[in-house]
Amino acid sequence: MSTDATTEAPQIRKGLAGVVVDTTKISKVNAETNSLLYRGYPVQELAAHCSFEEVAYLLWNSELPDADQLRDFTAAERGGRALDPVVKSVIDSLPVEAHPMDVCRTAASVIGARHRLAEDSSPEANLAKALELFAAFPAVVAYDQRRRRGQDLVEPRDDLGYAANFLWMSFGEEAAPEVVDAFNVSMILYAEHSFNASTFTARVITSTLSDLHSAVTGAIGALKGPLHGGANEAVMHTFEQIGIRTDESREEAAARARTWMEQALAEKKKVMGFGHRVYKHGDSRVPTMKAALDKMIEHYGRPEILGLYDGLETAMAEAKDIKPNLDYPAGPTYHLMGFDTDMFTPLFVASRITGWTAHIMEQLESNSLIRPLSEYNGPGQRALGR
Ligand SMILES: CC(=O)SCCNC(=O)CCNC(=O)[C@H](O)C(C)(C)COP(=O)(O)OP(=O)(O)OC[C@H]1O[C@@H](n2cnc3c(N)ncnc32)[C@H](O)[C@@H]1OP(=O)(O)O
Ligand SMILES: O=C([O-])CC(=O)C(=O)O
Repeated sequence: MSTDATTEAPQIRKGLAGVVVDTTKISKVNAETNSLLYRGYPVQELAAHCSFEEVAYLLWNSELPDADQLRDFTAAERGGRALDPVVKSVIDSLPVEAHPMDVCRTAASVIGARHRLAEDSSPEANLAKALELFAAFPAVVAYDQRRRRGQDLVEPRDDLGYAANFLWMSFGEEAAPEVVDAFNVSMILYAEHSFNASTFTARVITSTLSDLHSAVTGAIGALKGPLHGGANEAVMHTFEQIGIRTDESREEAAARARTWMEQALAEKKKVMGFGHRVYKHGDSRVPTMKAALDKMIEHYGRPEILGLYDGLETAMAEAKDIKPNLDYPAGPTYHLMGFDTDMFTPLFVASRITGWTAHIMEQLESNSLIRPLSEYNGPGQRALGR
């Protein structure tokens, strides 16, 4: 245990801030250079040139696939897209008021309990489970949104790539190529981010030699919170609270957003979608996601969204010099695509399943039970007196 030299009191790092707990070969978050590498590749380049399927393959296998590997991988992913009828009936048994993240958590758990290799944590079994979850989750998320809207399940299409099929299953119509591209970019950017809270949760669960689905189920719980993945949903609530007015100019929207932000900061509120534990000079993924948002604003003809975006960002920068994180541009992007606000974090789940499972497999390669210490500061020993 590290100690403070003068008092010998243990040095406590609340929130494990700044603590390096292990090594990883999966991704490198560099706050100084504002960069993010997946297996050595800059995430911006992956987002510009790769499909999400290729990135998933990279995260799990350390290298991008060649043409034959991609063909086999894609065939396996397309073969696993249909919603298991048992999972569907469990989802149907849940109230439509249940938060979609609770549905995701339940679905991951049910898929695990029904898995033919449930208790097998060999590398081969875990790779198969990871691929199956990756393939199955778009159906879970898309169907949950549809049932809330009183709509039926849309069957997957195996002539579409992951992103296009996800949108097809969500909305029952083929999305425009620009929309598919922006969605693909969001999936790639959300896929992996080293030892964030949900990934660390997955690694902690894995470190007890529990199974992959338990680790993913726990990770979904950790992602739900607004300080982590739940922030993309919360960003949209902020926009909704300010008020989205389609008849308003960009400048008018920006002015109202600024006023809202000044008031929120005066009241010492935390504004979701801003700030980051690791990046202090801006999130490496924001420029790429913001470019995708700009394309969606143009595609859907919604300049007032840009006004709200700019107004909040500028007012936050001026007041506190705090920059947006990935959830900030991702939230309005998903809104423009037509997703319900409470489905935004489930979209993050569908993507982050790739990163979580890569970490679960890496943890098992050189496992050590994760069990830190605490400094007791409750009452001293006392007599029960009975
Ligand atoms: C994909 C992701 O998960 S990215 C993260 C998504 N989460 C959010 O967007 C939630 C909003 N942001 C936050 O709550 C924080 O920035 C966190 C939790 C992400 C990181 O926080 P930490 O590194 O622990 O920093 P901490 O919360 O201590 O903030 C440091 C200072 O900045 C302020 N601050 C940080 N973020 C914000 C924010 N979003 N709004 C207002 N003030 C903020 C804090 O109030 C604090 O100010 P103080 O020193 O005057 O008290
Ligand atoms: O790294 C973090 O703490 C949160 C984050 O941005 C992510 O998980 O993508």
